[in-house]
Amino acid sequence: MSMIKEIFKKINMPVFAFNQSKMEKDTGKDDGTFSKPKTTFKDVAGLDEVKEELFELVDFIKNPEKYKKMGATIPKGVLFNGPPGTGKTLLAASVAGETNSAFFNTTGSEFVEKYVGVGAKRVRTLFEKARKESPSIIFIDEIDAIGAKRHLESNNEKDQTLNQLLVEMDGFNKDSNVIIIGATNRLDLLDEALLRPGRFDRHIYIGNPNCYTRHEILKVHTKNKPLEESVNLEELAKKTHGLSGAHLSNIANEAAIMAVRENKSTINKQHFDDAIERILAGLESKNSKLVEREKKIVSYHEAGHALISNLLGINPIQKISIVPRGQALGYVLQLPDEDRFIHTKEELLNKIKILLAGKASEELIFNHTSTGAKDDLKKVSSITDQMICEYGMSSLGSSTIEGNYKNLMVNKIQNESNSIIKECYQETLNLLKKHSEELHLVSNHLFENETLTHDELKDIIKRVYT
Ligand SMILES: Nc1ncnc2c1ncn2[C@@H]1O[C@H](COP(=O)(O)OP(=O)(O)OP(=O)(O)O)[C@@H](O)[C@H]1O
Ligand SMILES: [Zn+2]
Repeated sequence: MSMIKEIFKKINMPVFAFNQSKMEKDTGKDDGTFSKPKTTFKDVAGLDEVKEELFELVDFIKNPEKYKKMGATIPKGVLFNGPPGTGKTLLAASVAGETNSAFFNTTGSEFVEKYVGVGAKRVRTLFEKARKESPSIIFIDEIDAIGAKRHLESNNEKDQTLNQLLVEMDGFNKDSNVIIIGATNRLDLLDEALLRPGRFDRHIYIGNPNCYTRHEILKVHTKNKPLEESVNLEELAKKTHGLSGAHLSNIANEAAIMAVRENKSTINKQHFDDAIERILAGLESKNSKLVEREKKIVSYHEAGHALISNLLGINPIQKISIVPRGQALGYVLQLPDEDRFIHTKEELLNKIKILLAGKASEELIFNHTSTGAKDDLKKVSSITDQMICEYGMSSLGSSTIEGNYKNLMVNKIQNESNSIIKECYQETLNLLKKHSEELHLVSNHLFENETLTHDELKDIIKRVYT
């Protein structure tokens, strides 16, 4: 190595900054490394139905001729879907172990690169290598990193990488005997193209283990550990509700470390109990403070919607909830009082106030607003747009504004919209201030019980006035 290169290396600078292939090596792990795992299905505890499904895949890989003779197509892609730490990697490795295949263990993010074409090239290299070593299993953990829906944001590099993956999956030589296993806990994010027949058309859900499976997992992870008789794995399984296989494996390891620390020759019940406590405490301290605060904010947000809706007397509330559902952290269920298509200006303004009340309530109590009001604000904009451009309910006059004319007027429309929203927001804020006692009560009820019905809301409000 030349002196210059040596110096550059020491100060950690890329020497050939303009040479792409060199950069590639510097930024990613060596593509195309593989292993021949010794792991088999015996190492995976529980998950019997999953293993049964995978047995077929194993048979495909071991006896491709048998299936080809029957004209059956060999599956190319299997998708594992489920929360982290539930054994997805372990299962993929054991499929490789069962079939003595080359195991290419990768993560979606390894293919995500700044430079256009680099990710795609990596995919191509990986598949080339896998074909050469076949039978092979390519495992791509967190496949959503490359496989997310393409229309969300146009990203040239990402699109090219995903396209390359699709091309490789389609172009599999029928004789190549390469299976690709993807894993994700966000199936909803994946581009439909990936899920089409002939690609990842088999989906296997792998959830957190139940009590029986937790027992089995604990057995696997204590197999080579000297346990005292006081240790009852079945009891430990009962105590670890909600934990994943990865957590249980950690607990077994942690217990062993504690025994070593105490110079004991065996692991006892106390070691396990302490280990469980440690893992559980770690989970709680990581989440509970944040969750608590978030829950408080959502409570005030939803209480604001509910209270203003009640005060303005339109659309009676059916139920409010702060139990997250889908993307929404909380929601208010409203019954439309009648099916009507005609709204007066006043009604539309009231609707806007109800929508703004979530944000206003947050501002009133916490002096700032969260991102939770995004959807509300979108709806508000669409109402003001209709009021101004379709119903002529603004100072811009009573003619409809559309097409080219609308483009020309865009600034004026924006100003008008802003002033409607500003006025509504101020009124909502004032109303909430005036009724802050109810706001606190409704919010507290939500925080404690997580839901609130129409009758309960009425009761709370009545209490304030009697
Ligand atoms: N069913 C199981 N049987 C035995 N061990 C398990 C099981 N599930 C999880 N484990 C243990 O948890 C560890 C982590 O599991 P693994 O890496 O396979 O999870 P994963 O689902 O791939 O998680 P991630 O999505 O976070 O990568 C494994 O190495 C293993 O020790
Ligand atoms: Zn809201």
